Amino acid sequence: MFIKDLLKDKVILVTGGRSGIGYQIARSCLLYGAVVYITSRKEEKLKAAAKKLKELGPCYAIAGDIRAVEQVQNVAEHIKALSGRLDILVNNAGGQFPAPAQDISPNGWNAVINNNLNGTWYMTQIMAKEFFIPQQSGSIINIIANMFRGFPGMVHTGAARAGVDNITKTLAVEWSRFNIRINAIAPGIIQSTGLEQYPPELLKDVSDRIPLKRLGTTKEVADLAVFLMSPMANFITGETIYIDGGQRLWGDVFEF
Ligand SMILES: CCCCC/C=C/C(=O)SCCNC(=O)CCNC(=O)[C@H](O)C(C)(C)COP(=O)(O)OP(=O)(O)OC[C@H]1O[C@@H](n2cnc3c(N)ncnc32)[C@H](O)[C@@H]1OP(=O)(O)O
Ligand SMILES: NC(=O)C1=CN([C@@H]2O[C@H](COP(=O)(O)OP(=O)(O)OC[C@H]3O[C@@H](n4cnc5c(N)ncnc54)[C@H](OP(=O)(O)O)[C@@H]3O)[C@@H](O)[C@H]2O)C=CC1
Repeated sequence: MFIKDLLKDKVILVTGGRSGIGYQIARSCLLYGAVVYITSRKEEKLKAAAKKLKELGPCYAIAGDIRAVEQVQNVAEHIKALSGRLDILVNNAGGQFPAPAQDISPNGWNAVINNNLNGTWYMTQIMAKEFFIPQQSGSIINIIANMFRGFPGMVHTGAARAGVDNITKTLAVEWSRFNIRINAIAPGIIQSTGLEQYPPELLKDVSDRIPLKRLGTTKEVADLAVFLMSPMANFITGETIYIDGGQRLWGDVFEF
């Protein structure tokens, strides 16, 4: 797709890199020559993913919860000790659960906000302070979700992802002085491990509700991430790109 050495020797951290979209992004980064770190909570599964990815290039696993500041700091310290720098951060870790807004408990609301907004923020601020600002260069890619017309059926994640969308715009301006670019990718429905969290009845006939009449692939999301982190996108910052087969413009995401 792109030239072979597009990301040669770039040091890249992919959160949630053990599965689904994050795994595919990590895989693509390795194929284009990068050194890749992956992080997530479930250590055994994370290590197994890193072992497989190592067949393609240098890949390291550091377990951690993006919601815990001290664990995020620990990830930064490991990268510093091993590579001495970080060039690109992909904030991919996240998740939520479908529920009618009136039924979401305070704890459920906080769990989703913590995961998708606060966790992304801790990662972003810590990696910027430890690496990107001192280096005077860096690129951040936030994986959010299609909340173009709100997110009926998942109000908590809609609110959290809209927060990250705004962080993306704000920091693109505020941190331009440090030569940091920051962009977001908003996937529609992607055929990925993440969908296993959803009841099959919710996903029934879902392709019919997407103008392009199919789900996206993790490879398509990874290709977009590689483009945004590469020199081809050097003049793009503060942008959110939807990759959703046109779904943001038409119909309902799912029955709710
Ligand atoms: C048509 C489909 C469109 C799809 C578009 C988007 C797709 C994707 O994003 S795919 C990626 C999906 N992957 C995930 O969602 C995985 C990660 N998700 C989670 O881990 C959970 O959803 C989480 C974020 C809530 C996990 O947080 P955690 O702190 O581990 O949660 P707890 O188990 O401690 O529960 C806290 C709180 O939340 C309530 N809760 C959790 N799950 C559900 C649920 N399925 N339904 C209702 N409520 C849930 C839980 O009950 C707790 O609240 P209290 O009971 O009041 O204590
Ligand atoms: N698939 C889809 O259709 C869509 C996905 N998205 C978003 O894209 C991202 C990737 O989704 P997908 O690959 O499908 O889903 P997965 O559930 O496969 O991936 C989520 C990853 O995030 C990690 N993770 C979750 N919470 C935390 C945490 N607190 N700290 C560290 N790691 C965490 C998980 O690992 P572990 O359990 O080991 O922590 C897992 O590797 C998510 O943010 C998702 O919400 C958005 C729109 C659509």
